[in-house]
Parts: sequence; structure tokens; C-alpha cells
Amino acid sequence: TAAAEMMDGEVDGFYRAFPKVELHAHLNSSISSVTMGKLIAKKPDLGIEQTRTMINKGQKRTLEECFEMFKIIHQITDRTEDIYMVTKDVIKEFAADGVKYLELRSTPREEKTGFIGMTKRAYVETILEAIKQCKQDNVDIDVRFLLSIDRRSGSTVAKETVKLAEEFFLSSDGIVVGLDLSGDPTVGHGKDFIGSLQEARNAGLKLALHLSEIPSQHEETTLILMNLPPARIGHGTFIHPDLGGSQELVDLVKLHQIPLELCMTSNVKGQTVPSYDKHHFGSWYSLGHPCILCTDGKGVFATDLSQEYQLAASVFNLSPSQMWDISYQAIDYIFASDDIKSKLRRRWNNLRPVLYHL
Ligand SMILES: CNc1ncnc2c1ncn2[C@@H]1O[C@H](COP(=O)(O)O)[C@@H](O)[C@H]1O
Ligand SMILES: [Zn+2]
Repeated sequence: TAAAEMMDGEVDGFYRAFPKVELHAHLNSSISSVTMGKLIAKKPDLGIEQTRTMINKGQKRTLEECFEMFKIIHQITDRTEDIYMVTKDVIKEFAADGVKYLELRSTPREEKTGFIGMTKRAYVETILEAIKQCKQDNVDIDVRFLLSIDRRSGSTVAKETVKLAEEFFLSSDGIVVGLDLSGDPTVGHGKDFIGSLQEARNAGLKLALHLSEIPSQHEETTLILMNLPPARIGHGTFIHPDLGGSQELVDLVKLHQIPLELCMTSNVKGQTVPSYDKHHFGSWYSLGHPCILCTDGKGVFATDLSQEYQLAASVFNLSPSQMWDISYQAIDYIFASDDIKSKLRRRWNNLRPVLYHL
């Protein structure tokens, strides 16, 4: 762990050149310090300091404090022009980090501030517009979008979000591919969202759900896994029987082969995992279960995907070839079409001999 701690923040470039897939990135958690600087400069009246929007090297916060940070960030991104800039910057930064396929997720937000304000529909349209612009600018990355349901907002809002997601699923040229359930895990109960999530899935949207991020969610996770099986699980930190979960849950996840989106830096900095070497990546990877390395929020958690790859490799002693397999297998679990998967696999296969002689 000491080695991992020391290495935190320094990437030697090896994993930057790796082609990567990012599947768990919250837009407002992914704002870099450069972009945050631009936003803060535009809104000096808010008096917000950068130190309140990210957890730097060696620092930690409680999960509760993390959710306070999201509120502060939301104050700074309360106009469509902010969302547009943030989305474009985030996409370009992921591309510069070697991410070839990115699924961004974000909670449609209504704001009454400013001259015109922002509707949830305008919020989503703005993100889609920015994604389109990046494509036109030939940024070397394929980007898709998931609408997030914030569990704090309750079942009525969840239903509205599903409606909006279904609408954009049909009208966005394949950019909107799914739905995320996230938000403060201490608030609300999954049972209130099952109906909406089932409807979404029946409409063709793929589900990526935050499950068992804290120990007290055993009943909720069981209910969701029995009634839905989502296509992917976010974190799943406490699914294991040693950590407040159960063998029954592990068996369900294994039975349905549901991949886990694992975010090591986020979990350690948010203190749901005590240290890098104790991260549940270790146990699931040893089971041969599909594990996808993700950032969660490269801004808030001051990381990037290359760093997460390097971290996993050094903490769990994985060879470049094992890391390559992790990256390659992530393609299986993207929400875009089989055609896109084939294209990505071809790219990976072409890059492999050129880059690493693996
Ligand atoms: C750290 N673990 C986490 N657990 C659960 N939900 C999280 C999260 N990190 C972020 N979010 C969710 O993402 C929102 C910020 O991005 P967007 O405004 O949607 O782009 C947060 O408000 C929360 O709902
Ligand atoms: Zn998350």
C-alpha cells in the first residue's frame, strides 16, 4: 500500500498509451482542475475554492463529504454553457488519456438560476450536442451517454428520468444507451425504483446500477438482483460475505456473469475501502469474474484511467499482458452495438503488437 500511495499521481506513460474503455464516469465528478479553474473564474461571486471540489493526493473524505462536494460542483455548473464546456473538456481529456470508448453518465438537472434557466431536457440536449461536436472535431474517442437516476429524488422523478431516457434513446442516433442508478446510498431504497428500471430495460435501455456501495444495502441488492439483473454493477463493494454481503449475492452475480465497474481510487479516497490492497478487485479478479477498471470521477478523485490501470497492476501484481486482457475484455460489456464492439476489438488487435510486443 505504501508503494501504491507513493505512486498515486504519477503515471509513467505505459498505461496512458494503452487503449482503454471507460464505463463508469459521472460527468460532474470528472471535471479536471483546469476546467474547474475556468468555471471558478467565470463565477467569482460564489467564492468557491478548488480544494473544495477535489480530493488530492494522500487525502481522504467520508462518503458524506463526497456528496457535499457534488453539491458544490453543481453550483458551479448550473448553466447549459457550463455543461457544454465541461462535457467537451471531459471528453477531450479522456481521449488524451488513451480512452477509445467512453460511456459518460449524468443526472438531468433543472436549474432556475441565470436568465433562461435550464430544464432537464436542455441539460441532456446540451451534453448530446457537446458529444456531437467532439465527433465533428475528430476527437479520437467514441462517446455514449447514460442518464442517471439520483436515488435521493425518489420514484416520481425516477419515472420522469426513464421517460426522458426512452425519448432520447429513440432520437439520439444511438448515443443514449442506458440508465444509471446512483446518488447517496444512505438515502432511499432500491425497491422504489425497480418498476421504473424494469420499464427502461423493456424499452431497450441498458442498466448500470450502483449496488452495495455501503454495507447496509444487502436486502436492496438482493431484491434488485432477483428482479432485474442489471447489465453492469457499479462498485458492489459489500457484496462479498466477509463484508456484510452474502454467498447468495456472490452466486447471483456469478450466475448472471454481471461485470463489476471497479473504481479503486474513488473507493479508497471515499473510505468505503480501507486501503488499495484490500480493494475487492482482488477477490473478484481471483474468481475470474469480469472486472472493469473505471475512474468514477477523475476530477473529484484526482485520478485518470491510466492511473487506475497502473494502480491495479502494481497493487495486485498483474503483468502487462493481464492488464491488456482486462482492457480488452471491457469491450464485451459496453452498451453500444456489436458492430462497435467488433470495431474496437479490431483496433485493440492492431495496437497490441505495435505497442507492447505482448
Ligand atoms: C462516490 N460514489 C458515488 N456513489 C453514488 N453516486 C455517485 C457517486 N459519485 C457520484 N455520484 C452521483 O453523480 C452525481 C454527480 O455527477 P452528475 O451531476 O450526475 O454528472 C452525484 O450528485 C451523485 O448523484
Ligand atoms: Zn459512481
